[in-house]
Amino acid sequence: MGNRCRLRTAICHGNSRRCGYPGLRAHNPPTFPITQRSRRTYICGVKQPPHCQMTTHKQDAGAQATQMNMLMDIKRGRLSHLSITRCVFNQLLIKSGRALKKMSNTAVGVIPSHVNPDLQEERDRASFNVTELTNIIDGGAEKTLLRKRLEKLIFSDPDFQKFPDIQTFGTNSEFYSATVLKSTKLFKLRRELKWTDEEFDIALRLGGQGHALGLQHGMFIPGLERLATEEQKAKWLTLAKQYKIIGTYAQTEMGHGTYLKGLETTATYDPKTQEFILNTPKISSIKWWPGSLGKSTNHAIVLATLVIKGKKYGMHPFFVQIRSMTDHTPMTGIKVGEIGARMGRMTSDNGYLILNNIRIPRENMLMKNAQVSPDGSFTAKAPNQANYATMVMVRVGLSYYSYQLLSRGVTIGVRYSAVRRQSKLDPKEREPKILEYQTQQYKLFPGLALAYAIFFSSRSLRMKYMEAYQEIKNGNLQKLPELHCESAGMKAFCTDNMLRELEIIRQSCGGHGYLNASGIAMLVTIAAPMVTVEGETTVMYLQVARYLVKRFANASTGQQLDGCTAYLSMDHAAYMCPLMSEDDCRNMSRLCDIYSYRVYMTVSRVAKQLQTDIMNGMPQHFAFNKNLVNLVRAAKAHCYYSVVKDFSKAIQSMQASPQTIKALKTLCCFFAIHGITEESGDFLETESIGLEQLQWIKRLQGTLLAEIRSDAVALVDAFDHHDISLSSAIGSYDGNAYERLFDSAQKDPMNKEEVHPSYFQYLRPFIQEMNKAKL
Ligand SMILES: CCCCCCCCCCCCCCCCCCCCCC(=O)SCCNC(=O)CCNC(=O)[C@H](O)C(C)(C)COP(=O)(O)OP(=O)(O)OC[C@H]1O[C@@H](n2cnc3c(N)ncnc32)[C@H](O)[C@@H]1OP(=O)(O)O
Ligand SMILES: Cc1cc2nc3c(=O)[nH]c(=O)nc-3n(C[C@H](O)[C@H](O)[C@H](O)COP(=O)(O)OP(=O)(O)OC[C@H]3O[C@@H](n4cnc5c(N)ncnc54)[C@H](O)[C@@H]3O)c2cc1C
Repeated sequence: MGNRCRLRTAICHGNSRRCGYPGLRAHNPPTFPITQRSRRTYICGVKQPPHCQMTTHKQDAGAQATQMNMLMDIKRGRLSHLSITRCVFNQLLIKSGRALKKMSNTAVGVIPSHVNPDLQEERDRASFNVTELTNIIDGGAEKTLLRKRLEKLIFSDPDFQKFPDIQTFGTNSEFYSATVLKSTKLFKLRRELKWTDEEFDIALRLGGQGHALGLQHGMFIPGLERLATEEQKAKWLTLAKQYKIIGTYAQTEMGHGTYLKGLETTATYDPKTQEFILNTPKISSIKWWPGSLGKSTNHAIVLATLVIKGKKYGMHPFFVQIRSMTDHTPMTGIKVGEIGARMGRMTSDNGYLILNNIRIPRENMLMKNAQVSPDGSFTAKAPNQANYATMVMVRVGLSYYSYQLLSRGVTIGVRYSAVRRQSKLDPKEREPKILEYQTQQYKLFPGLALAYAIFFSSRSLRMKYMEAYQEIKNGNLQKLPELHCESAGMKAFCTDNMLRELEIIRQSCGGHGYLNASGIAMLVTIAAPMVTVEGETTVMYLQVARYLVKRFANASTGQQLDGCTAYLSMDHAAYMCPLMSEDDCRNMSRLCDIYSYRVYMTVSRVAKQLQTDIMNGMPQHFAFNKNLVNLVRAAKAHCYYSVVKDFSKAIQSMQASPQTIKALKTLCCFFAIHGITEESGDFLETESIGLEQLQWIKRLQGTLLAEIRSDAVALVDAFDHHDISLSSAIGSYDGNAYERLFDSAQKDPMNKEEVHPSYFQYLRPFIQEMNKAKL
């Protein structure tokens, strides 16, 4: 018998004669068949194999004492993950029912009712009033109360309580069902309780990850509001708002998502019958991706190229019934279904749609921006880009959604880092919280600062959007180009950086960050498509760059610019880096000047290069393509500057206690200087700063990490995410990460049966075969 086998015999079987361990078969044949289902002992609700049921009385008492000590350590939050694993292992030695009962009730699988002292310690040291900051984020103390009232109402529903487990362990189909249930429940509550739009928005956000019918409020209703005539709204918008019809926004095709002029779905007008005939004539024209289309919706706004008498009139929206209102089967001529499993959980049933000579009445073209008369004459009432209005709205929404996802992620990362202890800093001291390591702070705090930056900046964008939308609704399109630039830029900046930071935070959680139960892994997969949907990041940055180059050209002719590009018409000739000492690096106004100069230089250089290339005879499209990377660089610089400016302005105008302002100022300064260190090459190359200033900035970065560290838990607590919204075993408010991890593992369906069917099907025959084999 090899050493390993001997050890196993000693550990698992003590002086037992009945060894069922197959590895010992040659020397100690089992005295019961391998399939025998003998009496089982339960530890923490987990069935234990029969061979672990034998220990001597002596072992029993010793193990009991050890476990009681461990138990006290767990309670005090002193046990490492490894020790708990050992503790679980120790339990396997115990046979005594009494000892087992004690263990199962106290040590493992039971989540303590108190907050982990390591987390409490962090809360006790906060320099500011967390509730005050929560109120600021919610928009006032009364709004916090409103949110909490809705949380209480929604999360007391057992179906919502089950949601995190389904999210962690369910199949895609189960998860989809759960999200349909969640959406329909919220829709019903909205009607029954006559929620205002604001209340409903809060309710939707609480359930954050996954709304099967999200597109109803995300794009279908907004699409009808923006693209339909008053008459059409009276007919369909009311039905949609009452949930009598469920819809989606079907624009993207297999072959084209970005290039809308390339859409191949056609809506051909037939003046004889006064109908449009909709077709997806080629494989590349199949509608592909629309959310809620796969299984949920019965109607869709279908975007198609309008064709009248053989002439194409660009992309226009059409109202199409796709499934029967009685049995939900596809309408004649329609083929519709799910596009297949995706990365992570299926938060929505994304679908495909094939239209084969579908006839719809002329009145089903959504005609707010363009009309087709019965005889087939076409009248445009607004530029074709007016049909992009729904996308602009969603881009604004996704900027804010980035805050929601990132603030959840960083809550998990920071809380976990405050309860996780690993390695040694001072060899004489206890293992420190991993939050003490400067490198850990460097992984977490850029995400923390970004979450706040995105919050304030997306709030400012939303206000600008509301203002501009009112004007656009009244036919004044003057603000549209700037709104397009800002919404495209913010959508790209927020989703792109949010995803990057979430992945860094996930890695900062070590191995547990890879578990679905951590909540952070799931957030990364939910965040991943956000950089693609509603305008892919690069494509959106290029729209910003296009606007910047145009505005730069205007400024070059002496035009005084306003709005988000005002800095392009300022006189930068006498620029000198405004940082004269290390202390200046905390001055937000000076940091903003540095950012503004960096963008100005980046935009002017690429604009001048474009001009040179074109003047040298290069075709315009070629010159653009040759400079795309620098155009994106200019757009990113513009967006970073805008966000730094918005964050700083929001703090300046904030009514709050000096302590809260101080904590936010530190974070804002960190956000600004982190951006400089990350892109120091650009800042140096444009001479926005010099080498000495960069050294000051880097030194300050270290100082700020330490300053933020002491308030880190308070800063994430201020987001005030409910544990059910977080769905995280390691980031819950009480910080009982290990107990929750273990508890979560017990719920895994794989643990429902002691022996998995695959054992009988494959493993047992294999082992038996191996045991019979000669060699
Ligand atoms: C839902 C959440 C909301 C919250 C709800 C409730 C909240 C509760 C929270 C609960 C959880 C929710 C989570 C969300 C889940 C995710 C859902 C994801 C759904 C995703 C749905 C989709 O994914 S849906 C498809 C999106 N699909 C695109 O996004 C196509 C991109 N592609 C283009 O957008 C154009 O194709 C592109 C490139 C611009 C070129 O446009 P183009 O073809 O016209 O060509 P050009 O570039 O030549 O532009 C010509 C001129 O138009 C100007 N211009 C261009 N766009 C303009 C515009 N929008 N407005 C004004 N002007 C515009 C431009 O600036 C030029 O102006 P100029 O000539 O003066 O320079
Ligand atoms: C989860 C999810 C949900 C979605 N929901 C919907 C929905 O409800 N309704 C709907 O209609 N659509 C939906 N979509 C589709 C989505 O809007 C598109 O996928 C998105 O607009 C990107 O388009 P694309 O897939 O064609 O990417 P592509 O344009 O093919 O992008 C591929 C690459 O090409 C590059 N590229 C493309 N064009 C240019 C250019 N001009 N210059 C430089 N680089 C370029 C991009 O930068 C990218 O790197 C959804 C997609 C996802 C993933």
